[in-house]
Amino acid sequence: MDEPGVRDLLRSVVDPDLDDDIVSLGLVNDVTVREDGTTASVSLALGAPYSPTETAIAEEVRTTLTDAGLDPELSARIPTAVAPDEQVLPKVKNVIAVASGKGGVGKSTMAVNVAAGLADMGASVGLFDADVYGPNVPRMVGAETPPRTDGETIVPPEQHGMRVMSMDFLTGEDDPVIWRGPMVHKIITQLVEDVDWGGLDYLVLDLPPGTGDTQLTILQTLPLTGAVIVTTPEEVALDDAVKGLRMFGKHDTNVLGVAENMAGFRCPDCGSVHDVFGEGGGERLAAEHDLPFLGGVPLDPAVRTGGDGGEPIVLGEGETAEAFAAISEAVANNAGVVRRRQAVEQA
Ligand SMILES: Nc1ncnc2c1ncn2[C@@H]1O[C@H](COP(=O)(O)OP(=O)(O)OP(=O)(O)O)[C@@H](O)[C@H]1O
Repeated sequence: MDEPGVRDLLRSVVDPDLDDDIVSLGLVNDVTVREDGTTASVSLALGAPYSPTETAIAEEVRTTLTDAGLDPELSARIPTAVAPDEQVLPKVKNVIAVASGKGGVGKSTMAVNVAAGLADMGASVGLFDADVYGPNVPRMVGAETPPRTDGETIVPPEQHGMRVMSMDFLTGEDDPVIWRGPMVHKIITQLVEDVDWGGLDYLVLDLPPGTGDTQLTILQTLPLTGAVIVTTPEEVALDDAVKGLRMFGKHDTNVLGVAENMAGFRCPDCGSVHDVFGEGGGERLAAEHDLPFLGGVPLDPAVRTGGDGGEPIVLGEGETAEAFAAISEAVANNAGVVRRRQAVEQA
């Protein structure tokens, strides 16, 4: 079979989110068939490694080629017009910011568990605690070893399969620091650029709550795939979440979706979930703004003990762990939609 033949075959593979076949969409970058006609190398424009949707697309491509008697060799790459030496973080495929309008809604908890969930799916993951005003990620993942410096770069410690970097490593826990805008800008850019992240599928950022300087710096400096907005179900938190959404809108940042935390209380005695803050607020917010709803996690004492003990609950068993795992999958899937749309626009 020749290359046009392979392309024709691949017209049977449909992208479930972009609603067309991968060839018409321009998601097949390259096809090479070896001279003896047995091996087909196909480069696909897929950008969210280990996401269930993209894994399924790749699997369908593989089966289609195998059924036609070909030996498939697949690779994935989102074409970009920017040269690698002009890119910020060229070895990082996706930067995902976790944001909230209001403090204390569980944004860090969500960032940590989504990152750990992605790592658990098999992805290489970095977790950057950009919450300069209250860095608590190291405790939540049990990262006690400070980073090493290796000449010019900072080598982040690895914990639960994630490379972790935090302001907390630089300031110390009992060392209150008052950060002003320009300092925040400097430290964030330095931390991101001077850290040796290696190749990453996902770099998850825990932003400080609200819509201040740090958030703006990050939106302006880093190539974000998109943001995850965390909210609790009650009205006050939702109003603040809307402010966060506006900020991302103004900066043309994709919002990967809304995740609801403390959606009900999981009673440790009876095991069932009771409604505390009202029901379905996050889902309504997502619907009103035409955004994906990523899922909800109940208020569960095990989440806090996991956080305090440095063991993200997503890595454990049970329904709350599964809820976080489902959100991680939805985040990866929606990052994939953003990346494939970018590829379609380039094609
Ligand atoms: N679903 C949950 N069930 C039980 N406890 C939770 C849950 N989510 C978060 N917590 C706990 O609530 C506290 C605040 O969570 P977290 O630090 O993640 O919030 P935050 O929004 O990042 O806060 P900040 O505004 O300080 O950055 C932590 O002690 C955490 O363990």
